[in-house]
Amino acid sequence: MISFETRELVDKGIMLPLMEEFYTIQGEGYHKGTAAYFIRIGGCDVGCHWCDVKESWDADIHPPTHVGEIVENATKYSKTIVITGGEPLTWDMTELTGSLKNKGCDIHIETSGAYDLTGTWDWICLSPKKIKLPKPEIYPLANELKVIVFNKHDLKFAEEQAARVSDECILYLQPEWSNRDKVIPMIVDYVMANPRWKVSLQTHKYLNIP
Ligand SMILES: C[S@@+](CC[C@H](N)C(=O)[O-])C[C@H]1O[C@@H](n2cnc3c(N)ncnc32)[C@H](O)[C@@H]1O
Ligand SMILES: Nc1nc2[nH]cc(C(=O)O)c2c(=O)[nH]1
Ligand code: SF4
Ligand SMILES: [Mg+2]
Repeated sequence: MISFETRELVDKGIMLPLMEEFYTIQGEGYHKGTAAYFIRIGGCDVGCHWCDVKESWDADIHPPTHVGEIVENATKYSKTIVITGGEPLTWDMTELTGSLKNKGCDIHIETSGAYDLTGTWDWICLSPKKIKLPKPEIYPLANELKVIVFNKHDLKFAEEQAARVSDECILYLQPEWSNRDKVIPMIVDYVMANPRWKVSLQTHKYLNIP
C-alpha cells in the first residue's frame, strides 16, 4: 500500500512511478540513431490494443521514485533524455523537466498528448491515438507527428492529425510492429505518393537493443 504522503508527492510530480530506465539508441522518428537515456514512467489509460509496453499501464506496480534520484542517475549517462511511458503526461512533468534542465539536459518526450501538457520540452514527439485524441494545445507545439499504422484507415487518421500540427512539424508513419509485414508495403506506396510524409521504423527492435 502506498502511503497518503507518497500519493501526494506523486500527485505533485515530486515522485513518479518509475517502470524502467535505460541508456540506449533512440530507435524511432527524427532522432533515431542518437544515444539517449530513456526514463519510462508507469501509468497509461489510453488502451491501444497493440501497445508494446502494456506492463506500463498499471501505475501501482511501479515504485514511486523521487525525481531527484531519477535525475541524478540519468545524468550519469547522457545529456539527451527521453521521457516515455506509459503516458508521461498522466503526471505533472514540471519538477522532472525543471531538474533535468538545471543539469543542462536536452529533454524529449514521447506522448499521445491525451492529457494536459506539463513540463518544458526541447522535443515533442506526438503520437496521437484515435481512442483518446490529443488535447488541442499540444498540436502546434509538436516537433514530430508519429502516427502508428495498423491498417489503411490509419492513413486517413494520419492526414486528419497532420492538418492540426504546425508547418514545421515533421510527419512520420510508423508500422505497427506485429502487423509490419502487411502494412510496410502500404506505407511505402503512401510515402512515395505523398512525400511530405516519412517512414519511421522501430529500429531498436531490428538492432535487438532496449
Ligand atoms: C509505448 S509509447 C509511450 C509513450 C506514449 N504513451 C505514446 O503512445 O506516445 C512509445 C511510442 O511507441 C509507439 N508504439 C507503441 N506500441 C507500438 C507498436 N506495437 N508498434 C509501433 N509503435 C508502437 C507509440 O505510438 C509511441 O510513439
Ligand atoms: N530504443 C528505443 N527507442 C524508442 N523510441 C521510443 C521508445 C518508447 O518506447 O517510447 C523507444 C524504446 O523503447 N526504445
Ligand atoms: S498511449 Fe502509449 S503507452 Fe498508452 S497504450 Fe497507447 S502506445 Fe501504450
Ligand atoms: Mg518502445
